[in-house]
Amino acid sequence: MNQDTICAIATANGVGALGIIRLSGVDAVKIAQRTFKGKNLEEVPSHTVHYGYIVDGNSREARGKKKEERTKIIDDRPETEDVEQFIIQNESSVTHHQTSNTQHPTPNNTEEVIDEVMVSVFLAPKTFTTEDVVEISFHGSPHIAKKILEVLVKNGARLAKAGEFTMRAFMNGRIDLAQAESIADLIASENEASRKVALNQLKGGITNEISILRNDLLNFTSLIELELDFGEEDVEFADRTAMNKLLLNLRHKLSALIESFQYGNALKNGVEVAIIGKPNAGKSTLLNALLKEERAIVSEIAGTTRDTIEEVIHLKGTAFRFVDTAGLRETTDIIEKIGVTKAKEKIASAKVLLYLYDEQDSTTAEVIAFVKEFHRDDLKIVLVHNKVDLTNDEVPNEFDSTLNLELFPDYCDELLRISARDQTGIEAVKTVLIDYVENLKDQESNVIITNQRHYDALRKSLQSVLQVEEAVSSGIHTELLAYELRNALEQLGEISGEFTNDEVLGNIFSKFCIGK
Ligand SMILES: Nc1nc2c(c(=O)[nH]1)N(C=O)[C@@H](CNc1ccc(C(=O)N[C@@H](CCC(=O)O)C(=O)O)cc1)CN2
Ligand SMILES: Nc1nc2c(ncn2[C@@H]2O[C@H](COP(=O)(O)OP(=O)(O)OP(=O)(O)O)[C@@H](O)[C@H]2O)c(=O)[nH]1
Repeated sequence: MNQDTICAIATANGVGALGIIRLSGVDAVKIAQRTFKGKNLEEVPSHTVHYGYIVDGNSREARGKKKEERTKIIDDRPETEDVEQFIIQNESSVTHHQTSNTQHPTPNNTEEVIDEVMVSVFLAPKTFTTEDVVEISFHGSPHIAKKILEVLVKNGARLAKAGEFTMRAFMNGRIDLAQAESIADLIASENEASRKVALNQLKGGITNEISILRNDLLNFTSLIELELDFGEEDVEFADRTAMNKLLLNLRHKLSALIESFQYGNALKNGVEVAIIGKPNAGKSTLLNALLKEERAIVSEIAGTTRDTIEEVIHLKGTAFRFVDTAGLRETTDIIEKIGVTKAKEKIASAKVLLYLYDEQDSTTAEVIAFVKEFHRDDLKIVLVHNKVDLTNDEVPNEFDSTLNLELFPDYCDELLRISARDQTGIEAVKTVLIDYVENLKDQESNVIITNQRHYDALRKSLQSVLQVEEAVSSGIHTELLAYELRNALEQLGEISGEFTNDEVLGNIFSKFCIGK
């Protein structure tokens, strides 16, 4: 059990109407009481809110006094006549307060009033951390926050590390690791999709799924132990059919969870879409049309876009991260060259590629060559024929207008005709993107994996299950089986935090914000 009482601001940095400072630990109430003028917090029931003042007993005036006296001020605070007097005055309810304007604290000359506050008391074990928790709700000035924190630290609390409140909730067993992680995801959620999936995880979605899988594995382990115990006597006690069924079931469930990560990752982190094409193809114009605002610089000079530009648009609850890249061509301009390298990097990390071309300036061969060079299994390439408004004016020189998808049946399944300038066909581009995400959703699992750590652990677990299947079908090797079974179990246990180490935990919680 942790003996430290920790404190931190729970609200955002900067000015707000109100701010909340949270304390958690065995001495939370005692420390809060030392700084509070109002009801005696050590006597109030759990889950109650109290009006009063935060005071600094060791203020400028107090500093003039002798050390012993100063200590006494702090230690004896709840008993000082002054505070008792104040408590009596304040026995009335908060509503009563609003009608009477006589309720000012009468700090003695050793105290400085820092702020008028509301203090909430939550007593262990039914609290966020399972420890005693006190929340101080103050006027949301960062300066006041700093002063209150200073007083709390002076009275025995210490500043919390990033994620330490949630870490305590985990360490004390109120939530598992996946739930703790979902809290960070909830805080970071920017749209409906990511909020819902994080909330489901907080409510135990993954936790339950993992415990079902673990049970299946444990059941299998008991069956196999039977088989091993009696194996030498040449009697097959274990029910082979039941064993195979369990393994098959495990493999299915694990695979479904693993597959859900593509969708989960799109929900949580958005989908990266690279807009690629030769200089002047109209990439910046398309990005602007998608964003409906002038973000990228549009110009007639080829090579205007030298760096990559990223913009996010939300479609049907999913964030699409667009990158407008430097036009792809061989170039002598060193800066533009860097841009081209970056464009290639962007293609490497993108999930969707919008390849823009313009009949006036492209050949079928170029488009085909491009698609052939950059296609990947996990990349959706969408051909976007831009500047269709021009096609009537001039007969395209080398461009073969028979360019169609049949030319690359395996690589690319979408060809759109648009005019970025006139904003025609833009909706079709958006529809293609939305459909891309909808198709990812097409999976069996009712829980969606959004976390890379969980994804990695599930894949390792599946790997071990496959090894177990292999070992069972090719004759059982006891040691290998035991090893792989333990592996599969431990990988699942890592998701819930049952098996884990300080490094992993430190890594997870350090990414939280301070005060969470
Ligand atoms: N003021 C305030 N608002 C807040 C939080 C907080 O800590 N303080 N939260 C912090 O993230 C979130 C709410 N999450 C919470 C989760 C669990 C418990 C809790 O006390 N659980 C106990 C008792 C439940 C009960 O009373 O039935 C438990 O599970 O044992 C509290 C807050 C969002 N809003
Ligand atoms: N007629 C017509 N012109 C367009 C269309 N889209 C873009 N243009 C024009 O084509 C030129 C180049 O557009 P940009 O959007 O800057 O092209 P880019 O692909 O970003 O060019 P780089 O930054 O050089 O790679 C500009 O003059 C645009 O107005 C279109 O649909 N029709």
